[in-house]
Order: sequence, then C-alpha cells, then structure tokens
Amino acid sequence: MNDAATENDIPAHLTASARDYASLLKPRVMSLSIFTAMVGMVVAPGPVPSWGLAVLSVIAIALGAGASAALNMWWDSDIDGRMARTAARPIPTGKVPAAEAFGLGIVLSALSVWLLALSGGYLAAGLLAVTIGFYVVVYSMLLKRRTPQNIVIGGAAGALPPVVGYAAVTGAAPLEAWLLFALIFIWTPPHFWALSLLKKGDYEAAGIPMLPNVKGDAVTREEIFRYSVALVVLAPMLAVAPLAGWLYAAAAIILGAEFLRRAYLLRRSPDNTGAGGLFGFSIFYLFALFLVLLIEHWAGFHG
Ligand code: HEM
Ligand SMILES: CC(C)=CCC/C(C)=C/CC/C(C)=C/COP(=O)(O)OP(=O)(O)O
Repeated sequence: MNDAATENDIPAHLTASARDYASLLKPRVMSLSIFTAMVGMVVAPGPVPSWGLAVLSVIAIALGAGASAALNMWWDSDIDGRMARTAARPIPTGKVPAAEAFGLGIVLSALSVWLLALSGGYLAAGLLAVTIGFYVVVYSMLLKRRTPQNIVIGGAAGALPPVVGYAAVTGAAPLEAWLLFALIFIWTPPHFWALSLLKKGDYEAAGIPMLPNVKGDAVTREEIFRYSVALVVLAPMLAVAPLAGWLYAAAAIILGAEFLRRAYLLRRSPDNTGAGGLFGFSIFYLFALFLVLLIEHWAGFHG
C-alpha cells in the first residue's frame, strides 16, 4: 500500500491530526500576544498576589487567544482558501470541518473567560471577552471585507492583551495599562501593511480591500511611514509612567531609530524593497521592547 493511494482513499477530514487542530489556534502569531499579556501582569504595581493564580490567568488568556483564532478561521475559511498564504489551513483543505472549528472556538472562548474570572477577576474576564469579540466580530466579521481601515480599528483587539494581563493581577485598568495598549495599537498598521504590500495578489484574489489594493502601494508606504513616526515618538514616552525606566527608554530610542530607518527606506522604494524586512523587524521590535520591560521589573528597577 503506497502513501499516495492511502491519502486519496481517505476523506480529508478523517486524516486531521492534532497538529491541524492546534494550527486552528494560530500559535505562532498568538505567542507574542500572550507574551505582551504576561508582561502586562508583571509590570502592574505591587507583588503578584499569587503565582498559582497568575499561571492560571496566563493559561486562560492563551486559551482565549487560540479560541479567537479558531473563530476567525471558521468565519474566514472561504477567503483563506483563495489566498496562497492561507490555502493550506485545516478548514480550506477539508481536514477540519468548519463546524468543528466553530465549536472549538466557542467552547474555548467560554472556558477561557470563565477561568480568567476565577483567577483574575471579573474586569480581566470582561476585557478578555471584549478582546475575543473585537477580533472575531468587529475585525473579522464587520471590517475586514469592507474597509481598508480594517486593521487600524480591528487592531484594538491585538492591543488589548497587556491590559487584560494588568487587570488580572490588580483588578484595575488605569491609564498606564492603556499606554501599553497605545503602543501596540500604533505598531499594528506598520506591522501589517508591510506584509500586505507583499501579499497584495492574495488579497486581490480574495477580494479583501487591504490598503495597497484600494489606495495603491505609494499611499501604503506613506501611511506605514507616518505610523512609524508616531510609534517611535510614543514608545520612549512610556518611560514617564511608573511602568518603564531608563533601560526601556534607551531600547525604545535605539530600536525606534532602526524602525524609522527601515520605514523611510521603504517609503522611498517604488518596488517595495524592504517591506519583508520591516515586517520581520516589527515583530522583533515589539518583542524586544516588552522583554526589556520584563527585565527591568525582574531586575528590581521598579517596585
Ligand atoms: C489587526 C491586527 C493584525 C493583523 C491584521 C496581523 C496580520 C498578520 C499576518 C497576516 C501575519 C502573517 C501570518 C502568517 O504567516 O500566516 C502576521 C504575523 C505575525 N503577527 Fe500579526 N497581525 C496583527 C496584529 C498582531 C499583533 C497585535 C501581534 C502581537 C502582539 C502580532 C504578532 C504577529 C507575529 C508574532 C507574527 C509572526 C508569526 C510567524 O512567525 O509565523 N500581530 N500578522
Ligand atoms: C487574548 C486574545 C484574545 C488575543 C487576541 C490577539 C489578537 C486579536 C491578535 C490579532 C492579530 C491577528 C492574528 C491578526 C490576523 O489578521 P487576519 O485574521 O486577517 O490574518 P490571516 O489572514 O492570517 O487570517
């Protein structure tokens, strides 16, 4: 019996592996969101009330992030099947039935919010529910197929996890938690539009009105540059709040200079050279800034 014959004889949905179900949770993308939520927990003032509860809260947030991804894949399975980048996902390939992804997303969403209510309180649980709802309903269902501002407004979902983390250990969401929100909110357009310049053909094929498809590459490069300027100005300013110190400020200035250099070169590049590099650097940038916040707090620079 050869492998090809086996694959052809068995319906796709019966060959789904644990890996296919796991990929519904978009673990790679969500790992950075979970990390920002953890940092939100650590930078919150005062000692972490209970490490056991903190670990449960991280698990709850990770479950919620995965749940929202499964619901996004359920809703978007038609367009995912038309884009080269996403065509191999488990619903378009028929490995996981859409109804199963929906069920998994709903069950995990409810479980995550319930668990976070127990470990981190009602405010954190409410914010997690809003985050999931924003990504699935506001971004995926209402905005993604309608307006090139989809990721600007919908990006609020990706910016909320540190506020959820902060609320999980303090029971509050004061202004300084929203500074972390603002950082990710302003970071999202350069992060995503850099990639969208390279994936314009995909979005064309799927009929999604991403910025380069609607307004063209030059406008997109200009918008990336503008948001990058706003980002590198805003990022060091977080150091005025008690949650960040001089090490963070130095990192924000150095990393910001490189971010701006890349965005400037891309702006001047008619063939979008440097878009892939800026996309990759955006991920490193956000990870590094949050890592520095973590180090500052663990090294005892803050109370
Ligand atoms: C509306 C907001 C956002 C959009 C539209 C967006 C879109 C994307 C897309 C299309 C990819 C490529 C994924 C793939 O290869 O299949 C990606 C990658 C990634 N995104 Fe975002 N993103 C957003 C916000 C965020 C946020 C808030 C974070 C974390 C804080 C994040 C972290 C990542 C990471 C870590 C990757 C790389 C994943 C990998 O290495 O495979 N993104 N993003
Ligand atoms: C705690 C919690 C609930 C966290 C959620 C964080 C969150 C909403 C991240 C959204 C980022 C993301 C994966 C966008 C992808 O856009 P897309 O869906 O258009 O990308 P695709 O084309 O790859 O599907």
